[in-house]
Amino acid sequence: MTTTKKKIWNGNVRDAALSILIEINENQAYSNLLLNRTIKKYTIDPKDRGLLTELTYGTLQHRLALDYYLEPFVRGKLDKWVRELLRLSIYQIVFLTKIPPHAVVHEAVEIAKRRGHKRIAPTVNGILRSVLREGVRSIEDIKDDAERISIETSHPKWLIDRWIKQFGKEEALAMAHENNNPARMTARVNSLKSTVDEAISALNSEGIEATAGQVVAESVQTASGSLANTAAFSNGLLTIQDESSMLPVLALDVKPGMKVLDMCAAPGGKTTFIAEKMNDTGEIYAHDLHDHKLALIESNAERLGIKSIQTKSGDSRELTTIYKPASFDRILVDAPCSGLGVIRRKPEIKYNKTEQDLKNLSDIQQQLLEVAYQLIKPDGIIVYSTCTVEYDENEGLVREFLNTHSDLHLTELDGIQSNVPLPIENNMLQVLPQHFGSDGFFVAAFQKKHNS
Ligand SMILES: C[S@@+](CC[C@H](N)C(=O)[O-])C[C@H]1O[C@@H](n2cnc3c(N)ncnc32)[C@H](O)[C@@H]1O
Repeated sequence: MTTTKKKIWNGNVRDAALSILIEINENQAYSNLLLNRTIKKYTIDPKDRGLLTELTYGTLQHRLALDYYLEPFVRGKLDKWVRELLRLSIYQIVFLTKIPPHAVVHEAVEIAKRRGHKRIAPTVNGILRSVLREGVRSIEDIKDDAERISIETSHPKWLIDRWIKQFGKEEALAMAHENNNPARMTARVNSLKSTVDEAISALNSEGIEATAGQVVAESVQTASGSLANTAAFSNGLLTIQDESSMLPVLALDVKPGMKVLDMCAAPGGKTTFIAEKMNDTGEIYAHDLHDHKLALIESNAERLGIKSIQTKSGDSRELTTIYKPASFDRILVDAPCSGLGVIRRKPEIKYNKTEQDLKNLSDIQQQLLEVAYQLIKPDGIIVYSTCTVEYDENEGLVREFLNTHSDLHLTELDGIQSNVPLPIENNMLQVLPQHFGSDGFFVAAFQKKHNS
């Protein structure tokens, strides 16, 4: 990812949304990070913040549908930024009924005048006025199911084809639609400092409405307001985390005093939960490839008042050179993955990933698991998790690993106690975003036979 040096905020919400969208498309910026950074850097007020978020995410989430609407009105080639401005404008015209369409056109023309040479503004004006006059074409007219779902939900067709094959047409459609909904705001309560009820009271006293989470006993959820700006957060009562992301740690079933390895740990969302579950006792080794990311784990641990975590950088595929075989009671492999379960938070993922990327990832995932296999004690538990919904990175990979490691079996995921029934089949948990509005996640727990 590159970081922009350009000034994004000039007091105009649409202009800022356009700058962010251009950064995402042209420089592979991450939407959530860039948006949050912009809001923080320029202390954008809550009203503008809401609209900026809506415009940026909406335009990005619906890109393919917006292009489908736009195409009949375009003659010749458009500069990338002009296309992005037209997408942003058509998003407001088609999806945001509260904004008067003529105001949208006026704003777009003003932005075009400020940003482009003098022929651009009339082009933008002409296209948008034609859209208003003639209306946009119907997606219902697309005959092919996969192609229609692809345009309707703005997911590339190769991905929809894969999901239809894997989950069936209805689930693929439901998942693609859910990916265009805003993510729920949830957090994990730090049991070292607070109970869930105390954390809810603390948030209420700061004007944030919070309730217990739906899935995990340690979680809370909120409807609005920024948790990161609360005293409850800075005092270490909370970690902002999706409920699905808490499940791998429950599956790990840690006990106080254990020796635990987290092989892909940064930014430490799961490592710190492990420490909380172990009452900050025992030894927890948190590794990550990227040195600079270790600071995130360390600052999270400090904020939460956790002392039992030691961080180390380096490629975890080489950990057998540091640790002796069979040295850990528990190992978490929260593997690098395609991230197709978190499209709601990072919509650009669906446009940037290719089928080849998925193949490359399963190699590294296997190699990480192989190291965990060497380092786990007999009867110890290895949890493998990803935030994706791809068979090849999840169930397919687990089955292949079991086939080549006959002394391993899958445990029953008994550690996961949930308030709602979970989609566990054959001891593997595959949460899809539409199940309970959380991230898509996969969890499986391996155990090595004692005599191996
Ligand atoms: C899914 S994220 C981990 C999220 C983390 N467990 C949490 O809950 O906060 C995957 C992490 O794996 C790290 N990673 C990628 N390849 C790695 C490797 N070969 N060895 C160690 N870490 C690696 C990435 O830097 C990234 O931080």
